[in-house]
Amino acid sequence: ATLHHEWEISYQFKSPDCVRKLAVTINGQTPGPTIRATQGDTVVVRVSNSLLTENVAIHWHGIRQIGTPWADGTEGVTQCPILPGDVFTYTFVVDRPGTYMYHAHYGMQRSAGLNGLIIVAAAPGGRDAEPFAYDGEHDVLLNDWWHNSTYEQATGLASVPIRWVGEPHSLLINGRGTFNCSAAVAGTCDATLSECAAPVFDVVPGKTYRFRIASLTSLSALNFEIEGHPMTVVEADGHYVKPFVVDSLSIYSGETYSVLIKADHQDPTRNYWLASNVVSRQPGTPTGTAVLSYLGAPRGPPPTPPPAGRAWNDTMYRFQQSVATVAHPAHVEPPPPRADRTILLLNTQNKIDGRIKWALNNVSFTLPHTPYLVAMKNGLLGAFDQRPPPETYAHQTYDIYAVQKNPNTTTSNGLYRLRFGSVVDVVLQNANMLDANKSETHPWHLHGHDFWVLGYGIGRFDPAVHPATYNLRDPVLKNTVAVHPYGWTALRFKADNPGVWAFHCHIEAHFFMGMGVVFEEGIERIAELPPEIMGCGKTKGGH
Ligand SMILES: O=C1O[C@H]([C@@H](O)CO)C(O)=C1O
Repeated sequence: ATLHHEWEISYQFKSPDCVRKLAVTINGQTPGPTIRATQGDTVVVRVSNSLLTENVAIHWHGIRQIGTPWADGTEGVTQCPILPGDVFTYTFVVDRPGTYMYHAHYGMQRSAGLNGLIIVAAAPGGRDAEPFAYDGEHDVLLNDWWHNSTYEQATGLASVPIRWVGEPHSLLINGRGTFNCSAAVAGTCDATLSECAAPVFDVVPGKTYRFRIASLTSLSALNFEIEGHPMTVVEADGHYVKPFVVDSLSIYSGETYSVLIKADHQDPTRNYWLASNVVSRQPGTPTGTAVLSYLGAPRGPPPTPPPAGRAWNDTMYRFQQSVATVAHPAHVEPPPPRADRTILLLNTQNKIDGRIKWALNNVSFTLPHTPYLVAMKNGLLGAFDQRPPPETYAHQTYDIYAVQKNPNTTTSNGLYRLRFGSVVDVVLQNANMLDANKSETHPWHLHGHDFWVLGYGIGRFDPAVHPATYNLRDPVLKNTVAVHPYGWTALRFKADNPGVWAFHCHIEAHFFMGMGVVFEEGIERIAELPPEIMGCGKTKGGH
């Protein structure tokens, strides 16, 4: 089937956590409407930009855009931005079942509220039928939220000295959160608004529920828990996983999971909390809450305080979940046995001209405003740096535990050209930041592909040793993966989707500060580009 959506993007006053703020909305909503489709459907979204003075672009996160590389919605990579007053139609096929998301992909606009879920059901009777059963489903979109604007955030990040975005003011569950009104500017906060009332998820005692849990946080790694209800993880980023049980789920920005819970608590006469807590950074934000409401129990908040989550610095708990996430035995798609090319990417925080940046192999990424897709297809040389970025770094000697000033850091908008059909390994190596004893978690997201997650480690990656430990038997396919503090993560993908694809840290501030790269493959196989993606930079003529 072909599913048509009409979306108008506009600013509206919203109070997701009871504090009034301008938000970028879809048809007046944030989060936007959930797109529900069946595997094989074509989704058509006609986007009208009514933002008056701000461009927009929308990325369909986890949708590979096979044959439609111009619909990936990544400003500067696959399209020119949609201008105020303009209309742009995204058309793409949802070829796999699972839990996906969409969000703005222009500057730091995602943080302003333009986000939502895409839920794709398996084709009935197909080979991708779900290897698990449940009685009902609930969808949970997790976010973090600030009261200052994305412009303040972006300007602060580019200032000398940096004004870091800081910890979020609140954590949202399906667009609702809690802020203590006594700490808000007078007249901006109203705790009685239904708009910020905790979401309620109804369950019938004895039944099994699938919770789809997706995170589009700007910054925060989260620990998600349903009080007193162990969760069986069954899906990650649209792929079925070998079921495993957790008391609380670690989820990074850009990831989705499905978990099964049984509404079989020994006390079904009360309600329970859904709780989202910041981990991996020292928290400064109250718990995000929602209510699991047992049929027959009195409505209203549970009698217990909301769970506080795991210790924020319990890295091993999170690491173990990463390692436990492997393909479902009946849905293993084995990776190619070896790579044609291996790119080692050292993740560092660096200073350039006094500004704090993030860099890969000492190159901090800058986004060109002539989309690569058009520039490369149409031979617009000069639209970006033609020199390829480095394939590796001094991996034998680089001390990942030390503060390294890396004085030779440069900025570049060069990209990696991949041989069409080749198998590419990327090893992401984390390191110490510019502050002593500090290394953060980075969720890396690849556009246009899923990758096999071959291995994780804590410490320095050794190309002579660690590849022998890769899981080539049943690695999970994902589109977003964590690199843990001082750790490394190895992934493999096939460069078989003609287009130009961003690969970046999904922390909004970090991509803005240069934490990304771009891959091109098979550009020559793309027949013709739709003219609607053009009209900016060197694509508008007159150059
Ligand atoms: O990129 C970042 O900058 C800050 C800090 O290092 C400088 O204020 C932080 O925690 C980041 O993740």
